[in-house]
Amino acid sequence: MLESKITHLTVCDVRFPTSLEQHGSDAMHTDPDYSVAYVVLETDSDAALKGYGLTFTVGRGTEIVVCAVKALSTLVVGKTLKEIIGDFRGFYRLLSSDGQMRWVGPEKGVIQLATAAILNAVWDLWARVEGKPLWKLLVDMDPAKLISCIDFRYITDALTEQEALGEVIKDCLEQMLKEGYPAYTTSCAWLGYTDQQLTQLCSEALAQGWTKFKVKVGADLQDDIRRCSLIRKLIGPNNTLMIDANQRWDVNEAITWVTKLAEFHPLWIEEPTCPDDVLGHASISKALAPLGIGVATGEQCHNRVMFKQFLQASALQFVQIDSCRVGSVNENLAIILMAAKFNVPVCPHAGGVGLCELVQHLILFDYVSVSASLNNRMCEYVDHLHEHFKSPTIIRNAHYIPPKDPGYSCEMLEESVQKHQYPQGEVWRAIEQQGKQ
Ligand SMILES: C[C@H](O)[C@@H](O)[C@@H](O)[C@H](O)C(=O)O
Ligand SMILES: [Mg+2]
Repeated sequence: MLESKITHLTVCDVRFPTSLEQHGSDAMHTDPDYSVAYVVLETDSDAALKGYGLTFTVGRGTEIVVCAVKALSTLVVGKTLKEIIGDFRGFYRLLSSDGQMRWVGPEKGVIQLATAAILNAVWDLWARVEGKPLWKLLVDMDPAKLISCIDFRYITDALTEQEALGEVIKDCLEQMLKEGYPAYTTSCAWLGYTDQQLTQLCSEALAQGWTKFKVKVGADLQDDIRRCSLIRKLIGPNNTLMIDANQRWDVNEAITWVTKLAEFHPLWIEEPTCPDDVLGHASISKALAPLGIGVATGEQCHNRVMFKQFLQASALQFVQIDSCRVGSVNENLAIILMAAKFNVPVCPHAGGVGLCELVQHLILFDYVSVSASLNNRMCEYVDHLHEHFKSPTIIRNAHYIPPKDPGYSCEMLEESVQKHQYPQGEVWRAIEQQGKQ
């Protein structure tokens, strides 16, 4: 089936009206409608083999990503899977460095999100052909082959191919299969939730066995103090608290503000300032270290070069890879291996729609084949929209249970795609009707 040729690429704008109930709200994204540009690769295989991929967005603008996917599609359609994986590094570069389209990037912004959607679908296709979940495909792969999927351009000053090879181990599968990978929840404390909602959701989460919680901060200091105090009381001194400002502050403001929240003992402050400000993050890291608070970032860190600089400058203490922000598995492998070399834990960003389904594969690979450690490591989980996927994530006792179905877990239910297509799906037509009344 490796000979299968990709004959067609379709891409849809699929949106969920999460802003109606303030799900996903933070100090900068006050009304997100969790959305995806959803890609399906069709092949000429007899088995009607398809590859499914997506990239995550928060509503308006998804149509621009769809447009970028269409522009890149000519580079994919007509290729066989064998050709692609025979030189995955070359194919990655074809997509990320096309001589004309790179001008609208390069390797950042909308074109990078579009690259992720397409490459996620290619990896899904490959895993399906091998009959394995993506994490297992990665774990079983010959390390040299794995490394050959990575584009090392611009990062060899931090990680050479030889060093990367040395970071790949083979270990630790048993524990994962038994217990799964530890998760934390962000579902209790979106910024737009009331104290009452926060209390109820947090109590329910505790009863379900959650021990690590993330709270949105950054809009109003007094609100943050009240909410952090409330949640710390609910979860007690021994459970873990993280705070997330979604880029709201200037550098000095971040230091002052977080210092005022230090009494609640957050493990990290996430995205304190502009996601591109490497040196700003370094200053914040340095100032907060004596308080025992680390800096986490990555969900809007657009490529491996940015992560390289963050690591080189000791500007973060937690690497938050994202399955859609950078160039798919290829680029995330580079980031995971750089993090290993710099000895910084990877704690993926997830949530949204489909991000948990995707990134669980990457963190399983990280544990089994790279870090072999759970120290200060956990993967985000958000309890929304999983019902729209054919192979939704399985959480047991606040752990991700390794997926078993072949592929990258992001195939959506046909009916969900139809109903939520923007703007013509029935969900959006109904919302428009209500608006008109
Ligand atoms: C708009 C989104 O919900 C973000 O708030 C979310 O991704 C968040 O930063 C997170 O860390 O989960
Ligand atoms: Mg965040």
